[in-house]
Amino acid sequence: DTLQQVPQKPILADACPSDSILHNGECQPAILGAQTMDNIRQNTTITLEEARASAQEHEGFPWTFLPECYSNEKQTEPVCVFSDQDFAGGRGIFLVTTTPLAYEMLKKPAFSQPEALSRMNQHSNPPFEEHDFPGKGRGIVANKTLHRGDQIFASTPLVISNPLSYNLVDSERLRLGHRGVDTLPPDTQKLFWGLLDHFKGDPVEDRINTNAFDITINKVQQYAVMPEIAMMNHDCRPNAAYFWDEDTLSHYVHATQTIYPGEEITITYINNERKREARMKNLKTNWGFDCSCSSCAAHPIFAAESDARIQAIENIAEALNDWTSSSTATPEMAETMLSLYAQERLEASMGVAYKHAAEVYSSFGDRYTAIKYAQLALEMLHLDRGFNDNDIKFMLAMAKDPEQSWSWKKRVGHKRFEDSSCGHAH
Ligand SMILES: C[S@@+](CC[C@H](N)C(=O)[O-])C[C@H]1O[C@@H](n2cnc3c(N)ncnc32)[C@H](O)[C@@H]1O
Repeated sequence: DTLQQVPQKPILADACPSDSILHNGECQPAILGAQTMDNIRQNTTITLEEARASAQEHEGFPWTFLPECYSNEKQTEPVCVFSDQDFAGGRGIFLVTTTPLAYEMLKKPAFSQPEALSRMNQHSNPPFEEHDFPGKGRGIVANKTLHRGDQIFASTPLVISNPLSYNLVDSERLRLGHRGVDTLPPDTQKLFWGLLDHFKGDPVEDRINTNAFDITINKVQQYAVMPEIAMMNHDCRPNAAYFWDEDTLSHYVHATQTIYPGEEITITYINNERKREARMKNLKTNWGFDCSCSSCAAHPIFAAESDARIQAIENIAEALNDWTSSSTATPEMAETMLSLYAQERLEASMGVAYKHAAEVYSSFGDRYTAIKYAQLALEMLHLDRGFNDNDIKFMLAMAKDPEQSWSWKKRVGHKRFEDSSCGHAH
């Protein structure tokens, strides 16, 4: 209730003339009529129904409601809540962001070609069921065998929020969040309110903080909440991986290994090629929970063995990344690295190890082993990084023709050491 009494600050004031809107840093013809723009300028907080009516008055206006915005000395570019109830076949979405970025998002196929989302949000016959796990809350469990590469979800976010909103005063930022949730279609609001509120603060912001994933749109980091992936718990040795696709504004989750019925399907919230203490600290600091996954909970002796393998992976990576003439890198090192990844149950992150292997074999002129590992890298990097990753493009080229790769025969003639352990001399 108190939130609704917060007066709205002037927005877009002096930014552009009344018949235009700030877009891409420039004043462009307003899709809004001058009268509506005046309403915003005059500091009026209008009801949702008024905001809907105002939006409908303007043919072709892309949002279901007239956006509500706030700015201040610290955040001169207004941050607004933009909502589209028709997004993704009626699931709806709201964006808490600046006008230029919101209009950049509108240009993406997700908004401009609704058929681009025909494969998304199809959850009628899921390969999993929800289950309660003591100490972790809800999670999802496979109800059929999933194979590496099988899709588990492809979901659109309910909200995409720009970190710039933290420049607003708390009451205004929170008001935008609440307004956004109120603009979602009723069934989607239920999905939002069903999310976990781990920190017990403001109910909207808390649900966003507990469940949001970092994503990037036009190189700008944002937070996005997908209610399906939000049911997945963290595991330092997960059996599934996710990626964000900017074109469809969608989050994909795939199995990265065979998952049998009854097994929990997990993802990682962090970089897992770190030692246990660092992983646990990251989860506590950034996600606010004490990790109880099997590798966090392992006996100290086993945890120390695991940490030693992580250290060995790090040492080998350093040696393989050395492209100088004094490099000690050998294909055997890459084989040991692959074995360490498998032993650590880091299948979900194995793409990077396969890439190392492809490169080192290429550097010694071994065409077919380079191709073999480039193909393996491609599959795993796709599942973990999505469609547009640079390493993927590089591995595609390598799989086609290693001889054209920059690494081809780079190390031919280098001394090949017998010792294939993590033997990088410091
Ligand atoms: C995105 S939600 C995951 C679904 C959540 N369990 C639920 O009931 O809605 C993230 C929250 O789940 C819990 N969680 C996830 N993975 C965990 C783990 N490995 N150990 C302990 N708690 C975990 C934490 O409370 C965390 O804040």
